[in-house]
Amino acid sequence: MPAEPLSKAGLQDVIALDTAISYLDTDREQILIKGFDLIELTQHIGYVEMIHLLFEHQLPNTEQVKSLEQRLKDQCDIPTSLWTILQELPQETHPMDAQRTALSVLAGFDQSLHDCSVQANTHRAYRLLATLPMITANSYYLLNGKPTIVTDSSLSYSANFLYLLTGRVPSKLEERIFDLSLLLYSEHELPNSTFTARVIASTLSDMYGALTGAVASLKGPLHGGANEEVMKLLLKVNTPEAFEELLQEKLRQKEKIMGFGHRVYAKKMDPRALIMKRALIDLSDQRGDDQFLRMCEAGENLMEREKGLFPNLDYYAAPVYYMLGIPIDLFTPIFFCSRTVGLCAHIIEQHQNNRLFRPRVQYKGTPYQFI
Ligand SMILES: CC(=O)SCCNC(=O)CCNC(=O)[C@H](O)C(C)(C)COP(=O)(O)OP(=O)(O)OC[C@H]1O[C@@H](n2cnc3c(N)ncnc32)[C@H](O)[C@@H]1OP(=O)(O)O
Ligand SMILES: O=C([O-])CC(=O)C(=O)O
Repeated sequence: MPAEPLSKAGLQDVIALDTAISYLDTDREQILIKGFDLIELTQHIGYVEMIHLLFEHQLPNTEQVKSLEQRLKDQCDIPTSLWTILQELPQETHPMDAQRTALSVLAGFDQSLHDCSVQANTHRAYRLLATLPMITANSYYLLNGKPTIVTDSSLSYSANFLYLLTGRVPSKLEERIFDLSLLLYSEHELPNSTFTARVIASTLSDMYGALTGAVASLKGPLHGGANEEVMKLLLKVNTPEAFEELLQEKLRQKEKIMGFGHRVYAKKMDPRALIMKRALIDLSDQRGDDQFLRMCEAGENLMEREKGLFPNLDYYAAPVYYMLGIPIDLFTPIFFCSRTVGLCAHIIEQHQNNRLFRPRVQYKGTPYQFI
């Protein structure tokens, strides 16, 4: 009988660390965050409440939400030289790479960079959440030779973020749907980017470095980059039948279809995708335009039939963002902005109870050779 391999490709099902932040309980079909099920939370809270939950370890009351909204408005000052640096980037730079550069640059402006205490880390995490929407939107405008935009402090965190991305004050429905997407993306246990951030943090490197690594990880199409790829696919054709044919052809070519499958959910539906699908239905109803909805449903049915695979969150987030008027290049940067709260919570936890990550390998190379 062949021996069991010691290593597991892609670390599938390997328990890498202990955490009190979140857990994907696939038996109970729950995404537990600080003991609450994310799907249930979507009925009761918005993204700002999630920030409070992850950093203060409890759900906020109304006063605390108001004061957090205010804090995020008050702390959104950005060093002017950051804009100068971003302006120098070649026009072809993807906004994810601009975001990565920006995070890296911000380290130099932090006077207490090497203080990895919970207090210092939490303080800088709040600042990052306050500034990232403006940095993300304006780096896109700078790359495209467009004038930058300033925050509208009369708006809520999510409404202002969407306003920065589109240049238009959103309707209540648009604000609610965008906020919901941020909430759904906010935290998801130990995906590649979160693991990357924790591995970097485990050397006692700073939060900016850990986040910079996480942006690079999240950019990949097998991870966060999938939402942009889904939209590009949807825009190739304009009927459900043509979309089915396009996916069939890709399957025949043994290509992966972005927006389907998930390491943890595997052949089950990502529960967040159902909530995003509902948001797409609401948006389609309100606009009287269900073209993307019908195409997505056709793709979903085909993938279940042909491969037994289900959509992940990126599949339905893509048409929702497109219908909200957000440029495609900003889809993955938005995912990163919303995930920043979860990433920072993990970096804080890693620094608080640290042990260096340093695994071993199963050597498959040439055995020892005499010279
Ligand atoms: C919010 C997020 O970041 S969620 C992830 C977003 N990423 C995507 O949507 C990219 C598309 N999906 C994928 O590439 C994968 O499903 C992943 C990377 C998410 C998970 O991958 P893994 O757990 O490593 O599964 P793996 O890639 O080994 O696939 C297992 C089998 O399912 C197939 N499969 C998995 N996903 C897909 C897909 N999207 N399209 C077609 N086939 C797929 C594989 O071809 C493979 O088939 P085989 O056993 O016949 O070779
Ligand atoms: O959990 C993962 O592997 C990918 C991810 O970030 C998500 O699904 O939100």
